[in-house]
Amino acid sequence: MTEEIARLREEIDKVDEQLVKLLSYRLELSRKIGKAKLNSNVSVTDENRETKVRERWISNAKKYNIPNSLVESILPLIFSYSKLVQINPGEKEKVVIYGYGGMARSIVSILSLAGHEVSITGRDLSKAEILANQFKCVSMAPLRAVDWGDIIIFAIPPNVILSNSNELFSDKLKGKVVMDISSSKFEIFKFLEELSRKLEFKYISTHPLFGPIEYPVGERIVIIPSQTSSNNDIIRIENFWRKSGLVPIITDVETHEKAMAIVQVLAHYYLLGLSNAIETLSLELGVEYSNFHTTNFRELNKILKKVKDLKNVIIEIQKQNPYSYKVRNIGLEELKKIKEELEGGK
Ligand SMILES: O=C(O)C(=O)C[C@]1(C(=O)O)C=C[C@@H](O)C=C1
Repeated sequence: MTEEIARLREEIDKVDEQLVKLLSYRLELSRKIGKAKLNSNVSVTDENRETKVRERWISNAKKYNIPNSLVESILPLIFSYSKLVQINPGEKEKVVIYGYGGMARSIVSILSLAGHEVSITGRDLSKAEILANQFKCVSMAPLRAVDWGDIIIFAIPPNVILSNSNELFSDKLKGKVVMDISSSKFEIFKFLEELSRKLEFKYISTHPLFGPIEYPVGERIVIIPSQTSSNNDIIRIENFWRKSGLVPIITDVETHEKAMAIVQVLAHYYLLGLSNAIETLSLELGVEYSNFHTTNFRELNKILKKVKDLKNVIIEIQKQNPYSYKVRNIGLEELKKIKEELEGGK
């Protein structure tokens, strides 16, 4: 490395620190605006103000020769975090997260930032404790946690819920709100609804429409009411997620499964096929293509990598969704039609 590069990198390090410091200061100002808004009953989002801020950024970008696309990618993120620090959940809930995997982590990050009291539990308490320490919350043994919390979220795979239900669910859940986060509701919904009748807990099914990301601000979460959750429970939980920075979508099991047939089952089926076809074709043609990635292919590759990493979950969704068979048939038919169209019936 030349001396010049080393010196310029030092400069960059200083600039980066200034950027972070300024971001922190901006968030601090936003937090203060949030408090003032709360006192005067003004809502957090002010679209007129956001438009003005955006215009100012764009004109500054022009002045300092920065592409608009940079503003378009940074500013929405700044707004989301700015609004997140203004979030005052009003009623702070006592939430128990059962599980310490990627999705548990994602949910814990946003709930603790929004100011809820969060306790993490699970079979392996040392893992629960590691996650708790990362987000300044606590860990508790399962029975104690369930006793303590008002909202219990099972962030574990549906097959684990189904095969360990005796251990996981007890009459200590009576009167509490219980949520699962499974992607496929076909089997688990009926099972937990039945159990909630027996053990008298309020079951509300959810499906976060995002992967295991930290601080999923502004992402969507599906809410599916059951026969054991009242209108008031649903309003409470809708507010709980909204005020924690997510966008709730209320629906029923049937609609959810149909929508997931398109956005998950069909999309994953093609992506898995594409991933395999790329490897097969690369062997067949004897070409190493990694130096030839186009911009689109690079983006696609990121998605294919995620699909490969989550292959177990994806296969589980294919197995569980009641429309999978139909989806795959239509998927294949459409590929055939395109082939015929391209080859003119040859
Ligand atoms: O100006 C405000 O009212 C703010 O809350 C700050 C801010 C911002 O980050 O610039 C955030 C949210 C609003 O929608 C508009 C602007």
